[in-house]
Amino acid sequence: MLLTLIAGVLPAVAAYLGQLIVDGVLLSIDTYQQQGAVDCTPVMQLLLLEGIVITLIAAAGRGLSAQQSLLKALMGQRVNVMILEKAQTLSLVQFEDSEFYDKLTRARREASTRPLALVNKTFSLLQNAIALFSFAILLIQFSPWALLVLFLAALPVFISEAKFSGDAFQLSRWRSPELRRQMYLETLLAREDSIKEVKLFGLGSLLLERYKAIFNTLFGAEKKLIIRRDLWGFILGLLGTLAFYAAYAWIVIETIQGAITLGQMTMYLLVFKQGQTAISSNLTAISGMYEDNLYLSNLYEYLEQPVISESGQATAGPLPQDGIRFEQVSFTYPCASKPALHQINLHLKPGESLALVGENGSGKTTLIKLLTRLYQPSEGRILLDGLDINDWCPTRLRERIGVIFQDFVRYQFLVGENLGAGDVGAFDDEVRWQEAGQLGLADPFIQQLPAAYHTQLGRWFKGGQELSGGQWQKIALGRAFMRTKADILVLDEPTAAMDAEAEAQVFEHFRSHATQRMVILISHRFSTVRMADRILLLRGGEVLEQGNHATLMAQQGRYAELFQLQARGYLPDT
Ligand SMILES: Nc1ncnc2c1ncn2[C@@H]1O[C@H](COP(=O)(O)OP(=O)(O)OP(=O)(O)O)[C@@H](O)[C@H]1O
Repeated sequence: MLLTLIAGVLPAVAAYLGQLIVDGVLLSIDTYQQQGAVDCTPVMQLLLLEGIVITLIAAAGRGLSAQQSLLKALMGQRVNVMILEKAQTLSLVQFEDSEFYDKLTRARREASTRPLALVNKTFSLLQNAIALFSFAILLIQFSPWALLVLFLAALPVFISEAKFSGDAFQLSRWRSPELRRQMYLETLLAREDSIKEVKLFGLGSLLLERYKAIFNTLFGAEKKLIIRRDLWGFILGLLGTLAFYAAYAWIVIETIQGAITLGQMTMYLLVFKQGQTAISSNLTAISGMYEDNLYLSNLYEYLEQPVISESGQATAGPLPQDGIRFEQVSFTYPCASKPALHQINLHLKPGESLALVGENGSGKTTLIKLLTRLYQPSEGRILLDGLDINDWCPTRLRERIGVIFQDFVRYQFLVGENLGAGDVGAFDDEVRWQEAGQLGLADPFIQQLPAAYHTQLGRWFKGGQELSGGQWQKIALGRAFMRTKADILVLDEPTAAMDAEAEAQVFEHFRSHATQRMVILISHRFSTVRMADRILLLRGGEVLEQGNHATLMAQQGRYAELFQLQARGYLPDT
């Protein structure tokens, strides 16, 4: 604020000193011609003073720009943290909604620069306003009309700028989904996890063509706007130049007629010119602020996104030995036409293991998403220890459940931290890492890695070690074993890349380490499935058959058919 004040007032002071210098010089010329000698000290003093003022202006300018750089870092960080914190409170449903995701991307893209731009413009507006006020004090002595001309000439540019800012914002809104598509193509074309397939399938040029086509569509609209904006800016800006030369002529005539001194002429011209610059940058700042505000409205829209509050306070249920119950549970994904699950009934007691089987898309993963409260059932209810899971305190509920999804995360962290992620309380606990590694069958290969549990994984960071698919899965299983407090363990096909023997061994580990735990396993491997106490065969979101291996085989239904089919082709497992 202080620097803004200095930078605002001093230009007028410099212009006034300029007038005193020119008039002083003229006076000295006269004196010199009449007396043959003159004392230059007063003019030199004025020069020195002007030098000091100019130095102060430069110092204030530097100070302001340093402040802006610091603010940029701080504000960018603050706003990004706000966005990321908000993201933590949102539900999975919101993340899967493409319109919402657009909002998030736009907020993130602009948020670190726009709020700062707004602050900067506010300060520059203030600085220019102060400068203008001080110029006005000087200029009004010449003529109030000159002041009016100064303002009126700048107005058309302002109006056109404001209009085009609105258009630019609309354009950027319209471009948002296309830009996201472009970003996605960029990822496919330049990321290690996709480049393999892109190369081998020769997809590169096809994707690149799509990328270029999107650019061309977007560029066409942008080009039109840029040309219109600058053309109008130029035409209306001419009014300003015209006004300046009209004022110039007027001031020159007044000087010739002796109404003002040469020094005053210099000052008025300077003040008029600088005043014009100050007005036009103020008006551009105002229209820019309007544009920033439009962008910020997007950020606020995101931040004000309603949070679907996770209610529930209970930390224990009335029937601790009742386990999990699904009662007539149905679920339809938002925008889906038919239910992914239909009237599911299920009861799993502590100590029991359940295997979910069924063809692709039969609803196995969806059932787990409902159990973990990532989605709410459309009908029916899910009980844990006799209490609806919606009445459970969300933190307590999640503490009790350990899930490894088929698309588990491959954290580009240390090996140990990849295990530790399963229990935030023991994220850095090396002893626990090793226990979990052993139970997940990962320990033998971890010991072979360059820094064992301290090896960096993934290729994103220097020295990172990449693992095979099966090795990553063993790490993920180890992560599940970290959840010692969880009494419901869910494995959604995390063993698919492991050999059949390892899968059976892991399942055994889970059963033996979890005598009072409930284990839910999703697998397409019947050699493991048969070991479960209970098997649920899903088809098209409905329970087709239910029972243990022996009863289901005796039924000679679909399960028996599938089992025999696999046994024939996969003899070693049967
Ligand atoms: N996020 C989602 N939004 C909309 N529909 C979905 C979503 N996830 C899954 N579905 C649909 O719900 C149905 C059940 O999917 P689910 O992932 O539960 O199947 P699954 O039995 O786990 O299959 P797989 O054996 O292939 O893993 C499928 O028809 C699928 O297309």
